[in-house]
Amino acid sequence: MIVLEGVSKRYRVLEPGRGLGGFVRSLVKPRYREITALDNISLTVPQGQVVGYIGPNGAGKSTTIKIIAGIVRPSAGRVVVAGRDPFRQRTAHQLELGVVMGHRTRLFWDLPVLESLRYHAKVYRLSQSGLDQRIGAMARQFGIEGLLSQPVRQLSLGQRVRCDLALAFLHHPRVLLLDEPTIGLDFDSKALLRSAIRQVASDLQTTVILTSHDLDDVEALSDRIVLLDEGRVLYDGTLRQLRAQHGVLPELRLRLEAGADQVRAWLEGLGGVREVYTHDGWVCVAHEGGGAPAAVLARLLPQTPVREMTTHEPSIEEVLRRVYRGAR
Ligand SMILES: Nc1ncnc2c1ncn2[C@@H]1O[C@H](COP(=O)(O)OP(=O)(O)OP(=O)(O)O)[C@@H](O)[C@H]1O
Repeated sequence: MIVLEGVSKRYRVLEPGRGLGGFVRSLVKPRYREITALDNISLTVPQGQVVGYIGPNGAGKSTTIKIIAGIVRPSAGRVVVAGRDPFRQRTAHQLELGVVMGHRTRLFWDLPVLESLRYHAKVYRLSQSGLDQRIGAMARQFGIEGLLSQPVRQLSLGQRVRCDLALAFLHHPRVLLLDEPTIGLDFDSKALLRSAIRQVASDLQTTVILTSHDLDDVEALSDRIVLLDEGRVLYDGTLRQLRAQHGVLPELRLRLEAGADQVRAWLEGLGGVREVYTHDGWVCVAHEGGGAPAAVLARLLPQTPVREMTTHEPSIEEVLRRVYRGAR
């Protein structure tokens, strides 16, 4: 479990003087400016939940991650991760933490993957008995059994990231910080990796904080999303609720024999239907999900043949664009 209560972080940065004179003055009499990276953030993440932590550049994501990791001390507020203060009890905290950064590796470049896993096991004080089975189980989960004897420098990016994940999960961390885990991977590798992460996190009941600019990662992995903007929480909840709140609803799109005007009035009266409009010859029925599409079809089919039908789920990008536009 992760608890952040009223957490703020302010950085003090040196104000550079203008020109050579300003530079010299700033050495003699330095002037500082304060940057508020986090402004009164409160979050409670239960054990085993996967949270997509997203926001534009500079929103405060990395600062939060560093605070949870115990690397940075907050300027105000209370932080408890798996029952500990991550900054004050850093050593014990690190033993229960896993970190994966898609663009960096914790594996030894010139050594076989297995050596890195064994070294990691020592650092994390894992018992030697049963270690081979534990490594075998992780290797199976991430499909790296055939790579264990290869030097890391010979691996492709996708293979390397799978090995990094196996390493991060090896000590069964209670909290895993995942930063852009699928960056640079192709479509199939991303899909494989996401499903492996989900499976292992769920088996081990690992709490995962995922920061990613790849919104497909966020959608595929997260139980909950937290949107951050200028150091504040803009939204905290499920993607489904967010879609509904911002009026970006799934649509049923139909080409009908009858004209749209004939059907619009009674479609609009159906439960779960929020809006009916026509676009490019399609009758578009925005609905709240659930049984609404079935109800629409049951109502339509006896009245008029449906020539073509499709569904449109608004992408997470569409939803977020609206949210951030609304906040500014
Ligand atoms: N060590 C630091 N010293 C001074 N300012 C900092 C420091 N670290 C972060 N900041 C500032 O705090 C704010 C939040 O930065 P942070 O790195 O947490 O954002 P982010 O959401 O992770 O951004 P990105 O998506 O670009 O990585 C920014 O204005 C940044 O310039």
